[in-house]
Amino acid sequence: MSQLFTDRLWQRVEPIWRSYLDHPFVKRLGDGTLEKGKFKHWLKQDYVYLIDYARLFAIGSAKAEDLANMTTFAKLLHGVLDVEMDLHRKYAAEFGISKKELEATEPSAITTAYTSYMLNLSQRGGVDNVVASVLACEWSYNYIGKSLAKWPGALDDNFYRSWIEMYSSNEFTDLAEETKQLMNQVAEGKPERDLAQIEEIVVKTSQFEYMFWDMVDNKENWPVNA
Ligand SMILES: Cc1ncc(CN)c(N)n1
Repeated sequence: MSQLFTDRLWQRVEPIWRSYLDHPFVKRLGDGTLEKGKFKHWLKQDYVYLIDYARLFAIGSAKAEDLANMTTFAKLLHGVLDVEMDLHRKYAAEFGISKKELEATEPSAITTAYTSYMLNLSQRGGVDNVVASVLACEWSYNYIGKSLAKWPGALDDNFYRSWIEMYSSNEFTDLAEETKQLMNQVAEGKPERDLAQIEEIVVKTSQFEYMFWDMVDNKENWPVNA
């Protein structure tokens, strides 16, 4: 059996993704010692990140060449807006942060750079660019969730237990798997030059993921107050 394109991608991104598990923010989320202020920063930045991330699936649906893929993009869009963002709204309610306040968050420099990169590629390219842009996001959070769920004690008395449970859940795993399947389908029969371009997008978005962890850990917004 020939190698799946996502297996090739995995070999390239695995060292980057492994570094997420060593990141202080992720480690503290796993052992429950993460400072709440840092988590609140993640919650707010991630909420506005996800609003733009959801737009990518709408672009994918509009660019899809057949009804089956149009439906898959629509399902993934629903997954972001109604499954994943529900987690954020629930945690926000515990902190007394309203939905309005979440939505009004000013995106930080890294959030802006990351979403702008994906939106630019997705708007000017075809469906392959859209899937390449969204893949690391969906797949790497599922990888982190499933890794943390195996840590001893991570699901015991941990304030971040719902986070780990959601990102390791069967429901979220299905969304990540559907994104991977879409990637393999879109890559089928493509020349090496196109595959290399897709791979670069997945590597760059994986790097952005690391920068996002750093940004929330340092509670960064923009470098100079204005
Ligand atoms: C920055 C980021 N990357 C990925 C995910 C998972 N969809 C997320 N919520 N936020």
